Amino acid sequence: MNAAATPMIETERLGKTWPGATRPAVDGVSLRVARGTCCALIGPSGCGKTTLLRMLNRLVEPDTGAIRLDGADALRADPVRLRRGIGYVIQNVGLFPHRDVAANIATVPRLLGWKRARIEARVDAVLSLVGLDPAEYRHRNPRQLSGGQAQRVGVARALAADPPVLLMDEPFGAVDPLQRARLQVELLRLLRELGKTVVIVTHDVEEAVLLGDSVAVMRDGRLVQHAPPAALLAAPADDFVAAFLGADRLLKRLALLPAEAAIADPPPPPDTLSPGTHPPGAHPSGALPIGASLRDALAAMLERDARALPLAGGGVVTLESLFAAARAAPAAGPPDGRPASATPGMAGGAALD
Ligand SMILES: Nc1ncnc2c1ncn2[C@@H]1O[C@H](COP(=O)(O)OP(=O)(O)OP(=O)(O)O)[C@@H](O)[C@H]1O
Repeated sequence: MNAAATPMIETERLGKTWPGATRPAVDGVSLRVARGTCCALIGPSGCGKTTLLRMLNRLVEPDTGAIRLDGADALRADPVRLRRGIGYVIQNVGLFPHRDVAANIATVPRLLGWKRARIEARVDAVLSLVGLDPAEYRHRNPRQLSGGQAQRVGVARALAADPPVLLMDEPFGAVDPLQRARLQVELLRLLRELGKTVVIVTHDVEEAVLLGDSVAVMRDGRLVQHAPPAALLAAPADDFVAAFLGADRLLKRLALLPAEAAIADPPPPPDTLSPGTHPPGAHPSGALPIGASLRDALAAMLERDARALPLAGGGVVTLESLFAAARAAPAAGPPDGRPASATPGMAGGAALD
């Protein structure tokens, strides 16, 4: 198996039963996360998401099974050294309150024995990466940060030693919805740029399908489905997964598919194209702009009371073609959720279909 094909993270029948518990918190989970991709772990409260995540950096020791990171046996590694090579971001950040932002971010580089100048340059670089001006924030105390800023510092700290793997446990759980949406979009951009391999625990299906190249659904300690988001939303493995994804799962899926995925063939007759009134910012011809999703197309149809819409890039989407694309069964993807396209899991999930 060549290096590119080796999953960055791989668990094999991983299990953990907490002392005194009657059943395992994690029960025989085999999960593969491809290099440079993001796997979102979802499932009901208590299903074992955090326990599984914390076994990956050995904050929790498994009872059974194997963990391989970049092909190497993680259970034979020294756990402290292992953790220095894995970024970890948790809800409520866990910043050291008595250290300023710079000292918090410098934690792992210091432990790794980096020289002072290298650490200072790195602190500034990662602060800039997460959108905080180093001059303004470097010497702030964690108490002088908003929830969203503190969360950004938490991400900067996790990135400080440039680890290839990042584990995130509900990183935006304590942030207000507006900040949360901004942080999600920024994080998505950052992760793509840096090519990190990420496992993110969330209870929010929308967040999982936005951030994940693949989504792993857990129930009672077991992994019940692991698939690219558009595939998961189109074809949940069973009634439990379908119920967990929500009755609006096909609507959620529309946001992942580019409008081009539903070009009507043959195109409808021109007289069915009713340009209607154009919402502010719409393409002057009334066509849907390039990069729009099928959800945007549906919104524009509702807004304009139209059953068909031209696309700026050519072609026409009709209500019928949109419905068909929303329900179309995706081609079976590889089990590790590796996206088929060269651009891993860009928000336009068509690349995954
Ligand atoms: N340190 C611990 N000691 C004993 N039991 C634990 C411990 N941590 C978790 N558990 C138990 O293991 C099971 C799985 O918990 P875990 O936190 O992994 O679930 P989760 O899916 O992350 O839940 P949530 O979404 O509520 O955070 C639960 O029954 C929980 O009570």
